[in-house]
Amino acid sequence: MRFSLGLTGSIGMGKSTTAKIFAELGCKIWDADAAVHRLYSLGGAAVGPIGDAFPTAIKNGAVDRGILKDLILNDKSVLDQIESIVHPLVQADRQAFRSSIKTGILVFDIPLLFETGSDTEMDAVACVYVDPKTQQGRVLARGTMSASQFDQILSKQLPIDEKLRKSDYKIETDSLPHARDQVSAVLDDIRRRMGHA
Ligand SMILES: CC(C)(COP(=O)(O)OP(=O)(O)OC[C@H]1O[C@@H](n2cnc3c(N)ncnc32)[C@H](O)[C@@H]1O)[C@@H](O)C(=O)NCCC(=O)NCCS
Ligand SMILES: Nc1ncnc2c1ncn2[C@@H]1O[C@H](COP(=O)(O)OP(=O)(O)OP(=O)(O)O)[C@@H](O)[C@H]1O
Repeated sequence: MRFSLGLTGSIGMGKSTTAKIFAELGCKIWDADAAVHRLYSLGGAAVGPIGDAFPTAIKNGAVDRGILKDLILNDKSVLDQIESIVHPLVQADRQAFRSSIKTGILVFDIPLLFETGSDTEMDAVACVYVDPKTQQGRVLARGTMSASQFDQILSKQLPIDEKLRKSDYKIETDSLPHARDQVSAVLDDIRRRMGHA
């Protein structure tokens, strides 16, 4: 039997870190941001169409994220155009993963799970959260986004309270031990549900 768990949350709230904990506990992970990285890299399926729309964003045969972020900051419509190119490719990647695995607990790490309606493909959804100050501090500490780029991305996402309201499980990412305990409890509950199915 297979169980699909959507894992979401706002930018920098701890999706990837929590996904790693699910992986350590035996789940198979599919990561939307990682799929975008593959699609943007040399030979990736997004390089051609992104290059047609934004020729300056291609460097050495790959999509340059720094240039893309500057283009997005200068023109709000750019991110919508990128999404219309990238999201169908990401969805195809996800379907290929799903159809290649027939049993076990599959975790889909998808920042825009609710925004894209992908929650309807899941058996349950877990949402990670942390207080907004910690969130901003963590994202800016990575040094890959300015405060205005962070605000712009955040404004494209459903507010965290709404994501939490729509989710079956909530995982607070204030510390690693606390997150691990909550992931274990989520998996106990899913295994119980699978046992009853
Ligand atoms: C905006 C870009 C250039 C930022 O690249 P960067 O390497 O700095 O960040 P990364 O890709 O790791 O994303 C970090 C986080 O930003 C948020 N985010 C990314 N894209 C979007 C978006 N279109 N809308 C809202 N939030 C987004 C997510 O929370 C994501 O986890 C990049 O994310 C991108 O090209 N996004 C468009 C594709 C997309 O929609 N990806 C989301 C997963 S399908
Ligand atoms: N449970 C936790 N305890 C302490 N720090 C954490 C925890 N979870 C995540 N972090 C820290 O928060 C930062 C962001 O985490 P992570 O990259 O997992 O978030 P994300 O939601 O995947 O980010 P993005 O939306 O940008 O892809 C990292 O520096 C990570 O070490």
